[in-house]
Amino acid sequence: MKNIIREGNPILRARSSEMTFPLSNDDKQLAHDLMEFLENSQDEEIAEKYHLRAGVGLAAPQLAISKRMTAVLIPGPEGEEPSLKQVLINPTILSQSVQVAALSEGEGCLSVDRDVPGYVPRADRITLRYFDIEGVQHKIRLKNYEAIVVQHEIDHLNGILFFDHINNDKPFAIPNDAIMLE
Ligand SMILES: O=CN(O)C[C@@H](CC1CCCC1)C(=O)N1NCCC[C@H]1C(=O)Nc1ccccn1
Ligand code: NI
Repeated sequence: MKNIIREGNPILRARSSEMTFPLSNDDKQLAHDLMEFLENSQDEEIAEKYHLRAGVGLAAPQLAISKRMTAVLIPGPEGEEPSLKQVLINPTILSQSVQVAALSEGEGCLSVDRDVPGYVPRADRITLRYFDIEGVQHKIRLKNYEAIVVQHEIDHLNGILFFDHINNDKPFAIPNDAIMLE
């Protein structure tokens, strides 16, 4: 199982480097490793065996690789296809809503071994551009939980951690028209 680095490691605070195409075999392996980790972490037996915390996203810097690649695996309803399963390379948010959303439970991070209470305000909707492992460019619109997850991952590529967005004086302060997501 890949080793996830924890806060305190300076790699988590670095801006990671753009990737170039065609991807090297190592970079293609990295894409598979990121997605494989998420799949394993969401498999109860494997997660139990390897003591994995289930995750819906993982960014290359969390494996100490400072490259602009992240995998997201957001489960769909029980027994259905995932609602989002994608390796995002050189992801860019082209535009985002003024409308703010936040997870009502706050956020955590597989690289942060502590609870940091507070709301993490993010855009409720984003237009995302990314490249897939073949180098094909995609533009997709995401909203609500999917948008939150992808923003959390892109933050990792820019050395930002979720608690950087929490208001230190008033951690549960949030715009009154913010959408609170369960
Ligand atoms: O950068 C990426 N990370 O740090 C992994 C994070 C990414 C999410 C945190 C908030 C938005 C994206 C992650 O997934 N978690 N954070 C810590 C422990 C819980 C776990 C989680 O939410 N798990 C989950 C949720 C639904 C279904 C299955 N598993
Ligand atoms: Ni994280």
